Amino acid sequence: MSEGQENTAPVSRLPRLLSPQVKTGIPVPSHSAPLLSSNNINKRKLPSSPGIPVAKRQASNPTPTLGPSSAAGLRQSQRKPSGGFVPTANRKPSSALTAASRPTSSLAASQRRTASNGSAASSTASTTTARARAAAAPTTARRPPVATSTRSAGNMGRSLGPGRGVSPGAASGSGIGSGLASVSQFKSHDGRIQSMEKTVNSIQEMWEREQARISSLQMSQSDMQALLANFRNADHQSRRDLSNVNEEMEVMRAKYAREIEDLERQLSKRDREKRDLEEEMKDGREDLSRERETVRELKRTLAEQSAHHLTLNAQLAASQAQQAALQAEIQRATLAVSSMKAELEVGMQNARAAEQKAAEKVKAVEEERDRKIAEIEDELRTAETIRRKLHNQVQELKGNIRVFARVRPALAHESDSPDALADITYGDERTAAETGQSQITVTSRTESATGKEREQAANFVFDKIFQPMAGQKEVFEEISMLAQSVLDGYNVCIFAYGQTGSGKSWTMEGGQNDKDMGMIPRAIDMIFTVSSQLRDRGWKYQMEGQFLEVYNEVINDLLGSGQFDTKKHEIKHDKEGKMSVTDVVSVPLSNPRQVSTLLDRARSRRAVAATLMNERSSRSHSVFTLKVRGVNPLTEEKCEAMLNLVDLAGSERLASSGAGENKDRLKETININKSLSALADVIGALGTGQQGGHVPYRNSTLTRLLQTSLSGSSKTLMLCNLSPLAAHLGETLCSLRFATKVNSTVVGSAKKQTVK
Ligand SMILES: Nc1ncnc2c1ncn2[C@@H]1O[C@H](COP(=O)(O)OP(=O)(O)OP(=O)(O)O)[C@@H](O)[C@H]1O
Repeated sequence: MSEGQENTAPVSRLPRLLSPQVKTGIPVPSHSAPLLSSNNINKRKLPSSPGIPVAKRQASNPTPTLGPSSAAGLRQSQRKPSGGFVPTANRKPSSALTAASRPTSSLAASQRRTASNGSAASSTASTTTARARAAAAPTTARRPPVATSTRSAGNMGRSLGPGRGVSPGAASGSGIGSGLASVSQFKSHDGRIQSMEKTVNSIQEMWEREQARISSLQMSQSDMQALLANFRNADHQSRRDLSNVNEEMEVMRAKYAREIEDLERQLSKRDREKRDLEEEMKDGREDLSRERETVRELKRTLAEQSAHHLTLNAQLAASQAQQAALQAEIQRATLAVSSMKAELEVGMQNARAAEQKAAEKVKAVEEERDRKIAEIEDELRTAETIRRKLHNQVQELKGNIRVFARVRPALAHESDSPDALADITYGDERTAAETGQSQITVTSRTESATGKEREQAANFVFDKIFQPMAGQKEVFEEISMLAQSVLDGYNVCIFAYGQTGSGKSWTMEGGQNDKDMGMIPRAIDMIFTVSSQLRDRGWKYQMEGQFLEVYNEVINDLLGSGQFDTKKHEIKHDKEGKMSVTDVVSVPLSNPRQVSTLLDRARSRRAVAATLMNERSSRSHSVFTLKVRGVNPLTEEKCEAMLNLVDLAGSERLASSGAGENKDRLKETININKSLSALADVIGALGTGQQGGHVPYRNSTLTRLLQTSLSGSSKTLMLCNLSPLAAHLGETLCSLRFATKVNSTVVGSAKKQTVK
């Protein structure tokens, strides 16, 4: 078998080497078979000799009947056998016995090394020894007793120990004695011989046992040597196997290292996956907790709903019980109702009869009421007509041109010095209320040529004089009846006259808040209010407004959208004598709020014009016209009238106008004066009272524009605005004189403007 083959199967080869088929001539004891069984070899344990423990025991524990002296005697008798009682066969192996005694000691050492493994073999060795003893025993028993010589007996006796041999003193005494003594001595020797024989026999047995043991040990030694060789081979093979195993282990280690790396990589990958999974699990847990929260919420809601459901069920049950009770009640009530119905039917018949009577009565009462209402309405209409007539008569009595004077308060920056204010006094108010005439006195002081101060007081009487503290409301109360006349169908013209800064614009337009509202917005407010009241009496009104400016004798539309002074507006009169201005914007008015929008628009256009042509608001006349058209289907009355609210240009004289060399200013002032003197001429002509006489309306644009309102059929009010300042005293006196002239004019009676 080659070495390579041995390497491939090192372990499986061991039992074959020790198997019985490879005997090398060394007898293998039958009891060695169990020791060298393949199982023991495979476990790679050192095989133990079965004979060694027995031999050790026998070597260390010789037969107790033999002491050292008997052993010596035995060796002596073996060298010189006597008497022939020792079998030849037993003598032959003496040398072998000596030789066998040597390995016994060497074996004892090996047996001590393998003593631990000899326990199993000892039983087998005991069996072998017993078998040898059994074989020797019949031989001894069959041998007849042999007489031994005295010498041999003596040798024997010497060879025996002192305890077991015959005392030498006693033997010498018996040879010399008598026959009896000899007989007894003989017997004694015979006994001793027998004893010796027994001893020899036992020694022989022992020897045989020793022989068997030696042969057994020899066989064991051979076995051991073979085993040793086998072990060496096995060891060699094991070393080769070990190196192969080491190589395999290296390969395995490398392989496992790679696998470990792979596993570590997989592990890190798994770690990442694990982390991802943990993240997902965390998210999932959060989702789950949210879901759980939702579920808890739903459960809570469900519980609440269940409780609510239970409550509702309880309420339902209660309601059902109540319903049942009510149904019973209804049944009872139905019965009661049916009986009541019968009663009611009777009652109804009675009631119908009574109702019929009552209806007849009501009808009679209603007819009576309608008749009375009609009578009252007739009376009311008559009264209204009378009121209008009376109102008109009052206006006529007051004069169709009436004049009010108004002194504005001194402004904050004007009243610093007491000398700044003019000396203006007013008549008694109570007397004024009684007489309907108010007086104003303006005292002027002038120096005479001699240097004397001359005081001159000028008294003026007008329909009404408003002192500086009079507010807008108080002024309007006096003119509201005039404004109302518009709805009655009378043309009305209210114009503010006075020098620049005397308060004309303030009086006509006023301030922004309600308290300071001027005559224009107040008049319109009132007209709308009264028109809505007259609606109950059948009157329906339509109103529209226009706002014009006369500057340097040219008409501008303050509500227009084009540029100022570019459009030419002409005053035209139709066949019926109605006046109109061409190409001007006339805004339909349905509520008073529209008027403030309209005034704002006019103001802004004037402001734009002012930036283009310097301050001109005081250098132009502004005319707001409200056209009112009314119809009363009940009375079949119709009316159409105009309210003109005029803010005249500053009336100051040329000298005090500050025009100087300024040609534009000069032209403005000339035009203003021209228009104002034309106005005075018109009023003067109207005041002559000449029916059909010439009235110079055409002398100025202003008088042509106001022609309708200034005619005898109109009601006219002039508000003469006055400055309280001493510096303006001259202009104040001029304005008062002009106002007095107008006030003294009697312009016929106003005519109601009816429409066919
Ligand atoms: N009754 C009044 N109460 C308080 N302030 C007034 C009154 N009348 C006029 N004023 C103030 O006096 C100043 C001049 O008034 P306003 O502009 O009305 O004069 P005007 O005659 O219209 O001047 P112009 O001809 O330049 O337009 C304004 O600041 C105005 O607010």
